[in-house]
Amino acid sequence: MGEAPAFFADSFPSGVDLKSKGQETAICVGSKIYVIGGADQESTSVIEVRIFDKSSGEWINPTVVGTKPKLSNGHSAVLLNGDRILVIKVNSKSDDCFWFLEVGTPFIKEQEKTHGNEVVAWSKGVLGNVEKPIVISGPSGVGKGTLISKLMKEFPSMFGFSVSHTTRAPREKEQNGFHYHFSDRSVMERDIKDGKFLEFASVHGNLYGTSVEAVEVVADAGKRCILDIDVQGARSVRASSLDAIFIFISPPSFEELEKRLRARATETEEQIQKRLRNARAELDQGKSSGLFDHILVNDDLESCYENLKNTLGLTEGVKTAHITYPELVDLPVEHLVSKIDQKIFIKCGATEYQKASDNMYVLDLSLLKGGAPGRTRGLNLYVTNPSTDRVNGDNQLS
Ligand SMILES: Nc1ncnc2c1ncn2[C@@H]1O[C@H](COP(=O)(O)OP(=O)(O)OP(=O)(O)O)[C@@H](O)[C@H]1O
Ligand SMILES: Nc1nc2c(ncn2[C@@H]2O[C@H](COP(=O)(O)O)[C@@H](O)[C@H]2O)c(=O)[nH]1
Repeated sequence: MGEAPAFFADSFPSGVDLKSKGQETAICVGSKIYVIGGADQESTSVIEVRIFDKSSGEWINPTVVGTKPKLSNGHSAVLLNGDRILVIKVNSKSDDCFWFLEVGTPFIKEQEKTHGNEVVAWSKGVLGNVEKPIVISGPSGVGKGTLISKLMKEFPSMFGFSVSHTTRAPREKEQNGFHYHFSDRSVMERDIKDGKFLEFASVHGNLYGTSVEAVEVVADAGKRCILDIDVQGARSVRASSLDAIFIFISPPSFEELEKRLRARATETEEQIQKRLRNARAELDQGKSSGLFDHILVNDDLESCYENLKNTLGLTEGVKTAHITYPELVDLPVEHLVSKIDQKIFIKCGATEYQKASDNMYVLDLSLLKGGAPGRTRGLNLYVTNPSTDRVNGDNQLS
């Protein structure tokens, strides 16, 4: 569906037949045609992707990374920047309506090197100007967890914690799924190989990692994600598509760090020694690598917490700054999609339901952030009526 760039009849190679009524769309990117929605098995319940290579005249089954969107009654597809395709599902909830199929982003190029095969990656679009995720690092015992707990307690609807996986044993009061996902090393290693992790590292002799899902769950809840990870993990996240803010927490002195670690009484003497050895390296890297946007000294807890809030722009009275979006994007199968600059105009057509109004959805992509292997954030959606509303000068549909 949609007037936006499927390919033209005269460039449509023989043998590429699409299912009608928006069930399948085709988008031409260079010498490749991405057919979205079709599947070999008729019984499939997710949107599949296949690629027709115009130069060889052959079909390619790409490696598909990320959660695939569930099939709907139809969809439109629009090419953005030549490297990702926006897929708009008809009659869907707004948290399931907009999907991005990445076909040539840096993430895809990196994945293709690993897989040695054509790769495409799905990334779900999340409405709202959710602020950048926050990565908090610092040596063991410095007080990262304490500061994060205070933040989550004061701003429960604003922040969500990325629950990491670890192979270390749970401490007495730790709950599986809340503090960590406690995992077998073999399972975690397999999942890392399968691309399920945004980052991972060997820390103090155990494996720790942030799964893509851990971050997605928070984004889906419309919350700002907080990651408590070590410096190696922070470096990996910096290199990923997760556009985050990086904060390093430093102790007032090494002696105070040791005192806190011992007072916490959660580690054996041997483990404490290991954590303290690693702390020296982490402190060097944290302070000098330029990796971190902010370095906060956790001397007095309350002062450090105030500094953290200031760093995050949390002044008095900022508790919930949520814009609400329509729960359902009731897009009929017959609709028209156009792209002008960074805006996508979705005209609903003249179905029985739409006759009374001439409403149009406008999806503003100018603040787009993130992408595969996580969510694509920063989508703004609003409804307008071109016959009664003035639609911002240049962006008027002709
Ligand atoms: N500013 C502070 N002054 C004194 N004690 C503190 C301060 N901040 C945190 N603590 C205490 O220090 C101990 C370690 O804090 P916490 O567990 O939050 O550290 P962490 O950085 O999350 O450690 P890890 O990386 O091992 O998870 C806790 O007992 C906590 O109560
Ligand atoms: N690279 C990652 N580091 C992580 C992750 N989750 C936690 N951590 C770091 O591990 C140490 C030790 O934590 P502890 O709970 O055993 O005391 C600490 O520095 C955490 O920041 C992760 O997913 N990735």
